[in-house]
Amino acid sequence: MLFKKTSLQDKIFALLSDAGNDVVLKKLKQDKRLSFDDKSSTLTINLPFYAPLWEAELQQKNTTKIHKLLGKTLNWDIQHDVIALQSTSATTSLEKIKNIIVVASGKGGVGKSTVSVNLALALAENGANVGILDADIYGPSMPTLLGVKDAKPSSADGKLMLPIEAHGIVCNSIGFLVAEEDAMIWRGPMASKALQQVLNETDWPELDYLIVDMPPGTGDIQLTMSQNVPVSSAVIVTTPQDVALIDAKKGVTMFNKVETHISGIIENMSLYTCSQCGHSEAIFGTGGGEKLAEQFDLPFLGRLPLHINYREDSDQGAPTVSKGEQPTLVEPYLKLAETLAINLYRDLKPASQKINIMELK
Ligand SMILES: Nc1ncnc2c1ncn2[C@@H]1O[C@H](COP(=O)(O)OP(=O)(O)OP(=O)(O)O)[C@@H](O)[C@H]1O
Repeated sequence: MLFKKTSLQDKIFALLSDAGNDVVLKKLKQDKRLSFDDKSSTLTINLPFYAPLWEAELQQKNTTKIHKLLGKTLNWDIQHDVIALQSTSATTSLEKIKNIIVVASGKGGVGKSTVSVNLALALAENGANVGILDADIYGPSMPTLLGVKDAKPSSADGKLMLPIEAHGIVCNSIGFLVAEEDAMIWRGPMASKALQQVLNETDWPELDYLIVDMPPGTGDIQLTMSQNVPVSSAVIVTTPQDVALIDAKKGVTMFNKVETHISGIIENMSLYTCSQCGHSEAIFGTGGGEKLAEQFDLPFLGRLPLHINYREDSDQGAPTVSKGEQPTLVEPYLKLAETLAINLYRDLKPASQKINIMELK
């Protein structure tokens, strides 16, 4: 009887374990993103996401084990190439965008714009090319949050707008184009058209992720908008309060209705930490986001503290993640960005066919 000889590469792959329950590692193996070169003793991993913490833990957990097996030092070669997942668009201005992620909330004031901008910056900090689209027609805040209030997008060809660059990401916003009081009175079709325009008529560079800060609420406008943006996935921001949770449920229902994949729930303003004495208190309660995630069988992506500096940094146009001064406020975002990027790869199929944006009548 013939036995198949297990190669050294197979033995190494069998030994590997990651920080989670190895689901991601299994998928990477299936997708043939791992290879081992005997001669140079190099394990090459081609990652379709950026996840510095996950990568560090992978190396820390496995280096000694593999070293023992090989009897010599193991070299790691980790490469990155973010892939387009599930739905993506084929319109000229959007074909350079690999993944569109919408950030939504059922209710206003839960920190959706603050989360959008810091999440975008954290994805970029981890290594990705990131853009942000401010679709919050009724209260565009990106120009202020990114400290580019007076900027106006220019155009090289007279057709497409060049997005504004700030803190290492690119951005376009309704707020750059119209006065706030004009945007406030827009009704459904006008609002949707304005979003389509700012999305489609921007000369976006090659982007791994475009974060879309949606208007708050889950009415017809949001529904039409989410139907007309070629979204890979949505994340829902909530606070732990009961009222915010009730509205967040509507958000989940809305995305389910339009069959948009939901990556999970983010709980913002979770725990208040006093900047003077460091004492922490759960002003709005605890565990609400997790309960919501459980109820809808969705991943809970992470919890962000309630801290005065998030607001002050935003008001100064230098979001907390871009400042990078306070690890306790920056790290939750870096972790959140990497969890999101890993989960997207884990849960979604690569975009096999391109999807066109529907024209609004
Ligand atoms: N974790 C946090 N800690 C402290 N302040 C926060 C936090 N998150 C957001 N804020 C502040 O709360 C206010 C509302 O946040 P933001 O504008 O991001 O909410 P929103 O949900 O986008 O609101 P809107 O419905 O108006 O679009 C802002 O002043 C912001 O700086």
